[in-house]
Amino acid sequence: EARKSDHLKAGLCVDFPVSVVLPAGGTGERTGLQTPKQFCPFLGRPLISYTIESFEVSWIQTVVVVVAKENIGLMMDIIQRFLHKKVLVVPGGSTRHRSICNGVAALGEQRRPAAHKPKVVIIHDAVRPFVDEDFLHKIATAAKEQGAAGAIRPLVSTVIATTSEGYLDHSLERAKYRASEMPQGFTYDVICEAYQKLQCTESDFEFGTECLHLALQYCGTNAKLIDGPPTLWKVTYKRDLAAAESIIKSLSQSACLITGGLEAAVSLANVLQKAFGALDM
Ligand SMILES: Nc1ccn([C@@H]2O[C@H](COP(=O)(O)OP(=O)(O)OP(=O)(O)O)[C@@H](O)[C@H]2O)c(=O)n1
Ligand SMILES: O=P(O)(O)OC[C@@H](O)[C@@H](O)[C@@H](O)CO
Repeated sequence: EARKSDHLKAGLCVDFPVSVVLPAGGTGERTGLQTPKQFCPFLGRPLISYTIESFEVSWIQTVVVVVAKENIGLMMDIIQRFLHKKVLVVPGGSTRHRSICNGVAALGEQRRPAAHKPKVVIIHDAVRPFVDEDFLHKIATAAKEQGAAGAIRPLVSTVIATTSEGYLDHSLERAKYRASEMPQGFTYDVICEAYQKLQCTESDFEFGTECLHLALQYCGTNAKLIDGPPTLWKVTYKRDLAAAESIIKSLSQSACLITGGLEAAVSLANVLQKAFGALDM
């Protein structure tokens, strides 16, 4: 209820259809865990469920979750158990680009009425759970106007090029570069063209990691880049799981007190504050 009221307060609305593709077909090898990180539980709920919840806003019509074939049953259970609405599950591919391509294709499938075809597609890694509606709105609006839009963040480390022998070849001037993050947004036509098999090469599908590059390379669409908040980071290594757990726990510690009147609420809040050491009551 709190989220819904926030959304109403924010008054965010969009006058064109928007759908989402969440690539979630990876194995999370870099965490060193058996369970793919998008399905790792936090407070009894898989990480992907927190990400899907971020997209459960009134102006998003469909959320396509792209998972490995062997995880489709698990994903359907998660959707049912956590009451996620407007979610479509499609099988992923052997690489992130292939998974995203499958997700985009699902939005245009014949069996979906043309009226449901989106004007804008937001693409967001399923393992980036901390994305807010305001930023999604910025990306969707910019994508509608420019054809493509993407989140960026300042680089923390300097980027260097190495020689084949493992020595420094040269370093890039860090101030001139940014880290490309998610979410990204594209008009449906641009992202479809970008992944057109007649253009997008096998090397793109196999080794590429940047959808904005495909839009520029194959559609001549120069994405609008938008500075994103630090919360857009991607869960990649085991340490990121611990960080995500700590953030989710802190976000979940808020409580809503319903009492008979202000005096009773203040008194109860004082008692709870003393009992749990909660600071923001
Ligand atoms: N074949 C793939 C590979 C990745 N992804 C998704 O793309 C997002 C970002 O990719 P990454 O962080 O690299 O996830 P993994 O590939 O699972 O991680 P790793 O490289 O450590 O195995 C993740 O949500 C991941 O599930 C996908 O949909 N299909
Ligand atoms: O390479 P990975 O699959 O770990 O992560 C994908 C990232 O490259 C991607 O999310 C952003 O850089 C934006 O394109």
